[in-house]
Amino acid sequence: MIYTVTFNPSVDYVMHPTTLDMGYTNRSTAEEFYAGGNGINVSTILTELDVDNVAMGLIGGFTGEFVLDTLQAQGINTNFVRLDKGNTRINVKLNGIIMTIINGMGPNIPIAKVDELFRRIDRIQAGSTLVLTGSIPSCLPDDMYDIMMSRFGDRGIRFVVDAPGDLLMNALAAKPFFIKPNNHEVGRIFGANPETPEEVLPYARLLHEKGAQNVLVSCGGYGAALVDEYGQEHTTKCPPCRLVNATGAGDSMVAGFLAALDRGWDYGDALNYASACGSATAASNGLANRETIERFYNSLVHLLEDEASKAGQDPVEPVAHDAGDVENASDSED
Ligand SMILES: O=P(O)(O)OC[C@@]1(O)O[C@H](CO)[C@@H](O)[C@@H]1O
Repeated sequence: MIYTVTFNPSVDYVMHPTTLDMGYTNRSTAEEFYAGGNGINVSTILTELDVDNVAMGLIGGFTGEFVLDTLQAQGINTNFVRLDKGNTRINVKLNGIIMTIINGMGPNIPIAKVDELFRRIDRIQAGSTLVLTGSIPSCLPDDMYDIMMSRFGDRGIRFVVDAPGDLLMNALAAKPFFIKPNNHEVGRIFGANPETPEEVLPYARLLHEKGAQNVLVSCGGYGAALVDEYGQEHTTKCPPCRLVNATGAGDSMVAGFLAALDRGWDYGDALNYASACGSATAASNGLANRETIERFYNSLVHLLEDEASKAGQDPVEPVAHDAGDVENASDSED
């Protein structure tokens, strides 16, 4: 069973303004509301792909009720600790010609509620996977993932960590099963500017040597790279797509990688599937559905097959062949 933890969930309020003139009233041409937060996004895609999972975390107020109702309507298993005071935050995403994000701070979280969450995590069985992803609210210690991996580390649980900067680096000593920074985060950690999968591989290897078993680095429209638990290096491309929405693309990659491993796929195929999931979300309004993911995966496999046959290498075996038309490679992620 996979458990995701979201300390600071959100209502993602997506607006589509055609202008953004500072100091003036701007108008949106459409709005959407989604249940958001990194762990919640991972759970949403896992559920879409029929992988058993439970979304855990802390939730509060009327916005928290919206998040819970939305998840339950989507058939996602939830186990959230309710806060007595405060509202789950609203994160504003301005999509369209202007991609701008304003994320809320979130409610104050009393330590007693964190203890309650930990008591629930205590009941997770050995062999489970715990996905720790997203920022930690400023009212909580910023080495929270480190604290959790120390506390739950001897339970036979696999940890997945997708977090920025120190939060990620602090977690490496506990040897997480899988981490997924993007090329910009890796660049900030090492004071470099890697863009392509080939350029990030040396830094992925450094993170692997520091303790992470599988290091997947997403590189936006260039694709992604993986150093797997055996030290093998893999790279993949991004299926061609037109960017509609960057929110949740990275979380979709985390979910795609875990879903592929859950199906027993090898690491190279799991990397391809992760890339397809990220691109499928980047090309969708909200998170991708299963049909879009499978279409993007088949499109990617065809692309890799073409490249392999031009280079005289062994072709990549696709799962199915129903690729539709997709246009213009472009991607970035939240
Ligand atoms: O403020 P954080 O926790 O860094 O990021 C939260 C967030 O931007 O990340 C998700 C996309 O990955 C969104 O659903 C959500 O609004």
